[in-house]
Amino acid sequence: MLCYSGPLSSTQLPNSVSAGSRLRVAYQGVRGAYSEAAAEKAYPNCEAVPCDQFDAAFEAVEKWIVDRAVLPIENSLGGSIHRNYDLLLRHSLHIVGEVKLAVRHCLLANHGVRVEDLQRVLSHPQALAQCENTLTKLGLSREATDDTALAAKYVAFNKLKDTGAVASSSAAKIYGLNILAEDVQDDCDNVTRFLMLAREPIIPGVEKPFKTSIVFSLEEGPGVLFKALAVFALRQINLTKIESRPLRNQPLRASDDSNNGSKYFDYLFYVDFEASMAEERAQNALRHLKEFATFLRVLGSYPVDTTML
Ligand SMILES: O=C(O)C(=O)Cc1ccccc1
Repeated sequence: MLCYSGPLSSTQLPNSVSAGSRLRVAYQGVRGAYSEAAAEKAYPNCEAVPCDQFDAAFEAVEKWIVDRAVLPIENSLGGSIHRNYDLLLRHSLHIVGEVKLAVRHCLLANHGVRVEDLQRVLSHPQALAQCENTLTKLGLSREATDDTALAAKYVAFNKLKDTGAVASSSAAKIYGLNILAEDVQDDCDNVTRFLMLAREPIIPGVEKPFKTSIVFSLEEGPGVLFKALAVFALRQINLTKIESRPLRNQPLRASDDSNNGSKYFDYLFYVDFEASMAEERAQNALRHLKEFATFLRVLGSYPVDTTML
């Protein structure tokens, strides 16, 4: 059995893994991070493997160190986690599922520390943004950490008296912190959607609701995005998400009309739609889209998370 003294980093990944009966699932963060809870919800009884960065979680799957990765992709308050959209494209893993997690932030501090003693608070930027109103009311300055549980760990290990952390109640338990306040997020409907990633795709079915995630790019021109979205509308396929990201390697392209002289940004469009790739209407929609898309990749076709939060 391999033992890790800390989270995996992309430069220190071991090359082999011993066989174990439990599924090994990489997540970004340290113990007590929401991503760990998401990994355990996605794969009950798994061995959740902490990674220091998102890249390391992708690489851990690619190098067979773990079996799956579970990564946050969007949040009901903060929106998309753009870094993970970019990584989905740069790596060749497949989306094999999604899991939604209700996120309930707590304000944590060392025992004996009162709210009035706090000057600043540490947490993941998304968590800080989700607690904006509460933290402003308390007059606390904010500092970002790689994940919420790392903030809790740092406050505990350094026995800080003037610094709190925004993290989960399980992080409080793990690092021996006191919960000063519960549910400090500005909106009680705080849900994060995580993707389950694997080296191989799953075979799409029709026996339960499926969703498909794709990424594509288009020629520049009037109405092209309208035309792209019409391939779904024409077949009564509902879209649940659309996200655009600039194409990094060739961000600017001159207009074909040289008199005009304008330059355009090229974009990638990430779309989630409510259909399985086993359905003919989904296959037809993508065949239609391919006729004019300059690039198209299916990231995965997977069961919708319909569990109650
Ligand atoms: O920092 C964590 O604990 C994470 O897993 C990322 C995150 C941050 C804020 C809300 C949901 C997930």
